[in-house]
Amino acid sequence: MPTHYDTLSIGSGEAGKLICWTRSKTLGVKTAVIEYKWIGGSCPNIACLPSKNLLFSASIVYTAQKYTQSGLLKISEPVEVNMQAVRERKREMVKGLIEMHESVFTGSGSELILGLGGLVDAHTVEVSCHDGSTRILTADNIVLCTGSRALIPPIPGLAASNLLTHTELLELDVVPEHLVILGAGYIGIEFAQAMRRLGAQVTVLERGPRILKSVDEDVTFALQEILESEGVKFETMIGLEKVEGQSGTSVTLSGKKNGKPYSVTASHLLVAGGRVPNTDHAGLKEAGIELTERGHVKVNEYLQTNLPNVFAVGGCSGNSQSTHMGRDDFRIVSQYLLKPNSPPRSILSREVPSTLYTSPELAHVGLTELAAKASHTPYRLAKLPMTAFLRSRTMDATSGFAKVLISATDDTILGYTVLGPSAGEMLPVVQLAMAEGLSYQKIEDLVITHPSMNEGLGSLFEKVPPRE
Ligand SMILES: Cc1cc2nc3c(=O)[nH]c(=O)nc-3n(C[C@H](O)[C@H](O)[C@H](O)COP(=O)(O)OP(=O)(O)OC[C@H]3O[C@@H](n4cnc5c(N)ncnc54)[C@H](O)[C@@H]3O)c2cc1C
Ligand SMILES: NC(=O)c1ccc[n+]([C@@H]2O[C@H](COP(=O)([O-])OP(=O)(O)OC[C@H]3O[C@@H](n4cnc5c(N)ncnc54)[C@H](O)[C@@H]3O)[C@@H](O)[C@H]2O)c1
Repeated sequence: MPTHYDTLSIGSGEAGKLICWTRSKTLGVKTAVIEYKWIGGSCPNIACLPSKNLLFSASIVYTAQKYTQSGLLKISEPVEVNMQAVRERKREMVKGLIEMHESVFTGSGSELILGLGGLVDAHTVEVSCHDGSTRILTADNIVLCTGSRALIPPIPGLAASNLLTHTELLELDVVPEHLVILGAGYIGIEFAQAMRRLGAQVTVLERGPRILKSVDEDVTFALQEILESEGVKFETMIGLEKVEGQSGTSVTLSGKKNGKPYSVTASHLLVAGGRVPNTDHAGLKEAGIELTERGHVKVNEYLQTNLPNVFAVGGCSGNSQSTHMGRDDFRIVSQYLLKPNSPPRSILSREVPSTLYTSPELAHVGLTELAAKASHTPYRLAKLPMTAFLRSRTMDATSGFAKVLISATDDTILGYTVLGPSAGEMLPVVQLAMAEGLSYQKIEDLVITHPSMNEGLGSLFEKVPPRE
């Protein structure tokens, strides 16, 4: 006999686990999360948190070396990195996060089933359990939270090159002599700085004309300059044609740069060229779930699939590419399930903030100038160099700037970007003003403690040109 549940999640990513935990804990209903490999999903195991852990280890090494050279620290031996200890620190953190997840499962009453889940029909899931058994489960609601994986571009020789994705890179116990990174997106850029600071020679190959293509050009230009000053090498307009050799020993990538022959040989290769949704293996098509051309699950504004009791959240639906947006997906689905006739939230018009965790951080919310121009939205622009954020001077971290786009017709904030220390922590005050439709003067009027990074907001808003 199948076991019946109120809600089942295939995959234990952010939204799926939170939906099940919350329904079991607050409504006392029976839920279960089916997880094939990573308890709690990618974020705590192989993505956000381990990569930030690596960046932090790298920042310690970088800071120690920088201040030994400046004479502030007197260390008689050269500062060298112990990569096994770097990995161990990361592994310990991950272990603690898994224990935390297991205890939340126990505390919430939601069941964790270890195995591969496959959708059979709108109400049935078959699980090939890790203990060798097969279980048939039925549910009123099913959540697809299967995430995404690294895209391996179809370049001859690439798939057979023993390449690293983020998962394998985070398990390295040696510093690569020379790491070549395919892709200058979020993953490529964060790992480029981390591995450079840990001592690797780093070359980033990007097929487009610049790094982080959705970010304004003045911002990416400044960020690239900072990373280049630390020794990261960028090659843009690269059309790769073949890969020879093996990552781990010697690997050569060749093709064209601006139409001319180009090749690079390195000891290791990291592929960070985008993501593909995990929607090709969980019986979705066979069960009648509609997919988009790019393989994402098709959903409506409440993340509902074409089967009304089946929802798709996180990366598998293509609507959220970050853990915090996954958390918002959880709120949308949870609230929809409670109030299907008047759902309070949807994916329409929600803010999508982002932070890139390099040093300095790059944080953004709302419209970029690129997007404002593309949508013909009139705006007023204010920019302030990081040197004017006095706190940055106390930390030798004066590279970067902040910029804000203010509506041309009223005083509301359209967009905000900061490249500077703790930039991610500087988003929420502006986000709140944006969400509430407040004028920028409301922030300018605040008494903000000195010398905090947010103190600079007053000076930034002072530079907003008057309305015409
Ligand atoms: C290197 C890296 C760094 C990142 N850094 C950040 C960051 O700093 N901040 C941020 O907000 N976002 C970051 N992200 C993005 C973030 O990790 C994801 O958006 C987030 O994990 C949400 O993913 P998800 O819930 O869609 O899926 P996932 O977290 O990937 O969870 C899906 C789970 O489903 C399981 N699964 C798949 N199919 C099945 C099946 N059939 N049966 C059972 N289980 C299955 C998988 O094993 C996996 O555990 C980063 C991503 C990467 C790769
Ligand atoms: N701090 C964060 O929030 C954070 C950190 C890491 C990852 N993430 C998330 O993970 C997701 C995936 O990141 P990603 O960096 O893999 O993908 P991406 O799509 O952001 O960037 C991939 C880059 O690789 C380039 N590329 C693709 N194929 C190429 C090729 N053949 N040759 C050269 N360049 C090529 C693309 O032009 C693009 O610039 C992002 O959506 C991001 O939101 C978030």
